[in-house]
Amino acid sequence: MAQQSSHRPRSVRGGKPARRGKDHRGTSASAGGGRRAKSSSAGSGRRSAGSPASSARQAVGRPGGAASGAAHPAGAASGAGRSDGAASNAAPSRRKLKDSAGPCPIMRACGGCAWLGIPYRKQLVRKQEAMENLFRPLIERMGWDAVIEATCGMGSKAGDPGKTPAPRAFRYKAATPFAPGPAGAVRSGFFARGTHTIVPAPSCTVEAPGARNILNEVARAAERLGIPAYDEDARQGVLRYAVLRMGWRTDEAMLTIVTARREVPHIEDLAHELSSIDPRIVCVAQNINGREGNAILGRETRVLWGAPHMKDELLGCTFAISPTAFYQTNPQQTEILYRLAIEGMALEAGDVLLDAYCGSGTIGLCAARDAARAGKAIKLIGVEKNPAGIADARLNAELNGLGPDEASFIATDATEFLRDAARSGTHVDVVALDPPRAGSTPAFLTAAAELGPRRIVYISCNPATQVRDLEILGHQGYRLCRLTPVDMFPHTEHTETVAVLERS
Ligand SMILES: C[S@@+](CC[C@H](N)C(=O)[O-])C[C@H]1O[C@@H](n2cnc3c(N)ncnc32)[C@H](O)[C@@H]1O
Repeated sequence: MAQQSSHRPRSVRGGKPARRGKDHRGTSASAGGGRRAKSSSAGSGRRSAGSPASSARQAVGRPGGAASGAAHPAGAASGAGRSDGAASNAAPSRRKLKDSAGPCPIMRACGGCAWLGIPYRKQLVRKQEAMENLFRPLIERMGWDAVIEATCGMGSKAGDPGKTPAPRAFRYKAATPFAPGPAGAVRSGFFARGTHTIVPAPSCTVEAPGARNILNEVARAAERLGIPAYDEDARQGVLRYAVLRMGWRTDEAMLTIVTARREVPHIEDLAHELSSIDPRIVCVAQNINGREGNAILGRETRVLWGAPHMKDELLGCTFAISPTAFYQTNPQQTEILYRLAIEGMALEAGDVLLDAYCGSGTIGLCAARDAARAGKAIKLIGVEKNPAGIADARLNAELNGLGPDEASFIATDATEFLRDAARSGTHVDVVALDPPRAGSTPAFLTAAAELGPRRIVYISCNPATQVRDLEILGHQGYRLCRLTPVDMFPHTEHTETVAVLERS
């Protein structure tokens, strides 16, 4: 079992989770840093956008997430309070939506942290029970001798005795929707659940320190320049969302504004103003999304100011992240998740590791670097359908000292790649997969088993689809040895899992 990460985020994000007020990815459990000089490098690259997500909950936790009517962190585009003092701002709904007490003043209206009022120790126990209820029947049906480990929470595990401080400030990706107010005002905040009504949020206790303020400042800059917010109901206006990603072990941040059309008045001035909000910002990008619906990101992205990506670090590796590539939201827990996956791979010198649904290449590259450090160099193949993720993954291999013979990345559909690999008899020792919430496909799983890897490590953000996929692998000659839940999204019902399977 992996230990809780001993690394601590730098400066303001360190040690005990910060005492501030209150994200996503997974499944339903029930089924400041320091200041630095701004980068002066310019970039103007284009990137393809992330894919739409099915719900607002995916918006922030998953790339290309959705927003509308969403709850926040776990949920949607989050946002901020109004930027000016107009009295009519959200006036009718605000009073109704406001919570009067509790760990977060907008907890009920926002709805992103539905479990915020439950002691963290109890949250972990609930998640553990949900995972037992979900996986135990399959384990018994298949006759597997598998262990369900204790859920790895932030700072403690399910069942640990004593008090467990409630996690705060763990979310390093945040977003806001915008909506028009009176007299050119631009509102920001979270969409109240199921509506396009903005709940103003001056701060958010689960987000990285300073994140919410940066998002609120985007609204202020738009007001100063007279750039109108987008009205989701009337389908008019320009500025729809802003998405912020902050580095955990770096003092870098990346701000992406999402606009309903490409042409935006005063866009250069806006980019300049946004780059000045916080010295950590190294990239300001524009994504264009004119489509109806609650997907935050559209297909076209261009860098307006700064570098084409920001950097962060995980498990001693450096990662470049571009505006629409997938990168995990809760970095502290990501290290635990990845460590568990790497342990489950049990790599040997010379192994071929296939990292499917690899995003920016992070899991495979951490594993390859880890193996190389232990004197067991491996060969890594990564597969991901988002070309922006693959471009990042190739750069990330270079950044971490892995040449093209040691790590190669292919931008394609994972199922197609696996089918071709099985047909051509590609040699693979270990398969790692980390699919989106819908899980993998029967064709992928069958082809993976045909490749005959010694181990399969399945990382899931939706155990309900994972349990279905594990049964398919079970019928293809693999047995589950160990399943470890990881709490990536405290205060929500979501749980991630790492399943380790061996060839029977
Ligand atoms: C949960 S993310 C995991 C990313 C990466 N493993 C990580 O930890 O950062 C799932 C990834 O699968 C990618 N994806 C979704 N459907 C895919 C498909 N059919 N083929 C390949 N990649 C896909 C998404 O673009 C996303 O990057």
